[in-house]
Amino acid sequence: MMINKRLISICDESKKYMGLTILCSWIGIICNIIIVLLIGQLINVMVAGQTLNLTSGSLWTAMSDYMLTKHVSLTMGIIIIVIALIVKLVSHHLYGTFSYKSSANARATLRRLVYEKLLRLGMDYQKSEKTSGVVQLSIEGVEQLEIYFGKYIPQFFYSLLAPLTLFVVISFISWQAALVFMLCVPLIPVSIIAIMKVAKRILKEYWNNYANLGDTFLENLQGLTTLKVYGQDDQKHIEMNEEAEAFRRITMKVLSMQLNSINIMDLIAFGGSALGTIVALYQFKNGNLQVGDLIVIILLSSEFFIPLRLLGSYFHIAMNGMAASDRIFALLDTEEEVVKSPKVIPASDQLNIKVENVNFSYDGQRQVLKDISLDLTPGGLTAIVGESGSGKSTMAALLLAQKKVNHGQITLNGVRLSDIAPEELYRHVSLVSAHSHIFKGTLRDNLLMANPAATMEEIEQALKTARLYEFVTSLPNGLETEVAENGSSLSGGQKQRLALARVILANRQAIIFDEATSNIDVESEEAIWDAIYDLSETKTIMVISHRLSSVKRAKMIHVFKLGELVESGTHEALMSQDEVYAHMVSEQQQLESIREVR
Ligand SMILES: Nc1ncnc2c1ncn2[C@@H]1O[C@H](COP(=O)(O)OP(=O)(O)OP(=O)(O)O)[C@@H](O)[C@H]1O
Repeated sequence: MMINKRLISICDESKKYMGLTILCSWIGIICNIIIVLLIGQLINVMVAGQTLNLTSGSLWTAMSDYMLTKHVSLTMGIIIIVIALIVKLVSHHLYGTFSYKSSANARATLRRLVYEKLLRLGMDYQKSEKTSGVVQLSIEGVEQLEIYFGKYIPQFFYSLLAPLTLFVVISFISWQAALVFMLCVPLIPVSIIAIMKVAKRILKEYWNNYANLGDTFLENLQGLTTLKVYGQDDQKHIEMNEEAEAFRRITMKVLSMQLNSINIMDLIAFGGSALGTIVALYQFKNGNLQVGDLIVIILLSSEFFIPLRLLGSYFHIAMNGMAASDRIFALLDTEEEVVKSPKVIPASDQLNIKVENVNFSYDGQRQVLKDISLDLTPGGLTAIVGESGSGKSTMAALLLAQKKVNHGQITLNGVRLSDIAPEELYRHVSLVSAHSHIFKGTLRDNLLMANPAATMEEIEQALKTARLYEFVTSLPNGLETEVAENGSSLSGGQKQRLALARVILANRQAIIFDEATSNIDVESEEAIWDAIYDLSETKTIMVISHRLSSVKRAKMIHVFKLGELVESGTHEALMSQDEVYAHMVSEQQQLESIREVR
């Protein structure tokens, strides 16, 4: 029950610490038993009439002569009690240490596994989880499992071990009372299982409500400006209040379920303890039990039930842990697309990319790309243009192996893309998109991530090519200037030029620019286009752009329409053809002249 073998076997290191945690708890109860037995025996001998003989000498000798059992004197008894108390204290302290180590180990192992899996999956992780889900899983989910490893599992085994140990000890005093205790113990797990059945349903509802509330909150927060602009914030406020109220209700339900379950377990624990004590009292009344033994049974009776009772109060943690582990395993089990016998791209000054009769569909039904064939070579720019939704970004995704072609093939210097491992591909091909990520850190950090060994000259050259050199040198801290998360302290144009400088430093043979100049200032846009044309002299460059005027100088323009490659040629050739491209150009010119008049 609530023990996931796979989970435990994954966190192998934790096993050792869990074992030690259980051992510490068990040593603690052994110490308790020893102390209680000695006190019980002292009461027995006192009731039997043994007194301290202080007349013959010192208190120490009197105590040493006062025999609790055949071999144990009062002095020895006190020393044993003190030692037992110290051992108990030490084991309690060690319990905390081992419990922490076990959970810290589990946390580190699980986070590492999730992280490594995400790296191997690359873009494919979205098959099994949304980005927010992955974040939630690797932080909250793993934390749930931390408690599962550090507290629940050790408690689970300890709550089996403790009643067995006590049963053995008490059966030497009164097997009847021991038997009654032992028979009552399983009632707690039985009640836990019964409660769990109800709890599962309530907890599922609780997590759904929790996730929905979180999603709504995040969405409304991110879209707050839009909501304000359209005057929808009040309506959303009301909707969120309703969701929050639903969440409050289900939370109260969970809390009352937990309280009720604790009450039921208390009833069983105290009831069982009382029942065993009644049996012992009855034996005492009949003269079959000494008063000291009766006290031993009364004092130890609660210990019988406390571990299981505590386990019961951990069960909701275990349930959350189980739910989290299911999701972690779903992620870990996601199939990876491994390249079986990876090939390397033959070294050459040029990288020639060939796209041959490529078809692609996201859902297996609607063809997004149909029979596309094109060549990408250095010595000038290759551009892909087309209406929105015509499949341009999908083409880029296929070239970067983020998606697999359904039919046809893509080759790099003659090697099929499907035979190239991702690391090998990214050593040759890079991407600059409209949303290039700039990380928190210094400008230098962001640049060096592309090439940690880059020299100062190379960095300066890259900045100059990206038309960013003047800006960086004008900053008081230059390259050491701190950038906020996602480059939010930079303008859109500066961010894109930084991304461009980074890709130049990376010095890949091919670069794909996917709308790299959209939504940025004219100055940055021109600077980036100049840099792209410069790069295209020696590198294989493909650009996707809405701005047709920017691709005029391209050596080859491919025009996409509804997933098909409908025209190819230079700007002049396509203009004289006077078809799709020429119409797009004139439409764009009209739009731009209207904007200018306004
Ligand atoms: N992840 C996806 N799942 C399903 N369909 C998708 C997905 N991404 C894109 N599509 C669909 O594929 C088609 C081509 O999209 P794509 O993004 O390649 O077009 P695009 O030419 O780059 O458009 P835009 O210029 O607006 O960026 C569109 O019809 C789009 O709805």
